[in-house]
Amino acid sequence: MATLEELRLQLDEIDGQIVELYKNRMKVCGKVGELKVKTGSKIFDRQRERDKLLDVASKVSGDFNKKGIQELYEQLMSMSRKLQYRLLVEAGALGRLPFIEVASLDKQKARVVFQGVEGAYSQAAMQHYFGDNCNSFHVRTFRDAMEAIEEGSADYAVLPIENSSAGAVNEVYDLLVEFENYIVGETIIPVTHTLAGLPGTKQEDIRKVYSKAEALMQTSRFLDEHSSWQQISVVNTALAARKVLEDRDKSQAAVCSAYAAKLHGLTILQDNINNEPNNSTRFIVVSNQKIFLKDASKISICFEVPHESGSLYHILSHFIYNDLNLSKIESRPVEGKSWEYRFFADFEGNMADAAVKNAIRGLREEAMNLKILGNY
Ligand SMILES: O=C(O)C(=O)C[C@]1(C(=O)O)C=C[C@@H](O)C=C1
Repeated sequence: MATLEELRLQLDEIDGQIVELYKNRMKVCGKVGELKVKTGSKIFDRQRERDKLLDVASKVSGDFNKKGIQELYEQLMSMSRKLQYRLLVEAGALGRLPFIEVASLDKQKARVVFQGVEGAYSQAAMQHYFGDNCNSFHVRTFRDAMEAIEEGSADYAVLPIENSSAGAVNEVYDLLVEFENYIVGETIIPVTHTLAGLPGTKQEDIRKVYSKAEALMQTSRFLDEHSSWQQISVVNTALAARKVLEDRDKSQAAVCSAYAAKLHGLTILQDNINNEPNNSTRFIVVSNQKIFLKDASKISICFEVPHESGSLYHILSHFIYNDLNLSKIESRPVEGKSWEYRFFADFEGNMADAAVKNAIRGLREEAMNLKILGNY
């Protein structure tokens, strides 16, 4: 029987041949790429790749080897596509992405919409981004805010997209797909809930607590210590504060921000009742203009992938290969298609970067319904 050293020598020789074959294959793929650049043909040929996978599988026997050779070829063809996308960038054939670079946003003159009522966390986020005295109005729903942007009654909308403890705001993700609006900025604000009631209220008086469902969840540990309190969810935390003020009933309290409590003349009965001491929410600034700031450093996109094994893996390889740091990925069901998903990804970069253009070119060919949601 051969020794380990002898077997390894055999492997080294085979690997030397594989490396030479790989180099030759890539050289030919490069020539195919040059031809495609010249003729303006698509890099990704899904049918040719399917045929190739069937062909190589037919040349080996046994399920294990059929699967193995197919995996190997998926990788090989993915590498040759990436080489070809790079050739496209070098040939300047990527063109410009349909977004216009701007030096800054005109925050002073902007008219801004937020969802909720006076005192909402969205208002705090808006003031944090646009300044305390910005020209603003509020609407009842996230959809209303998106519509105000789309039809131009507001220049920007400020919408919550993600909370550090409760996760994504799904409706806002879905609206970003539905509307032709784009993310141009973001801001993160701490979300510190308080228990607030009418002046003179004692905690022993309380029977009912009003707040937005997410805020009740984010303060569940404190509220669970008072199991006799009935928890009632309303549209948002500022509305809860307003209700307590209007009902003039000391058996009611609201879970809301200190700002909303003050605005509605309530007294804080217990400060910072969050489960998570560092609870914060990320808000996006949305516009109907396809613009991006010169120093933008984050890109949000969404796409769908064919409902077959390995497709997400191949899509994500465009980030890895182009050295782009993927900071977040979310998925949402695609309407009308059970168990199929749309992916939302955030990655670091600016649309003027070659690596970003290269990755987007690959994604556009290989994923379905790619939408660039913004660079900010
Ligand atoms: O045949 C082509 O068009 C190629 O570019 C080569 C190749 C491959 O590596 O085999 C690469 C990309 C295409 O999606 C299909 C096949």
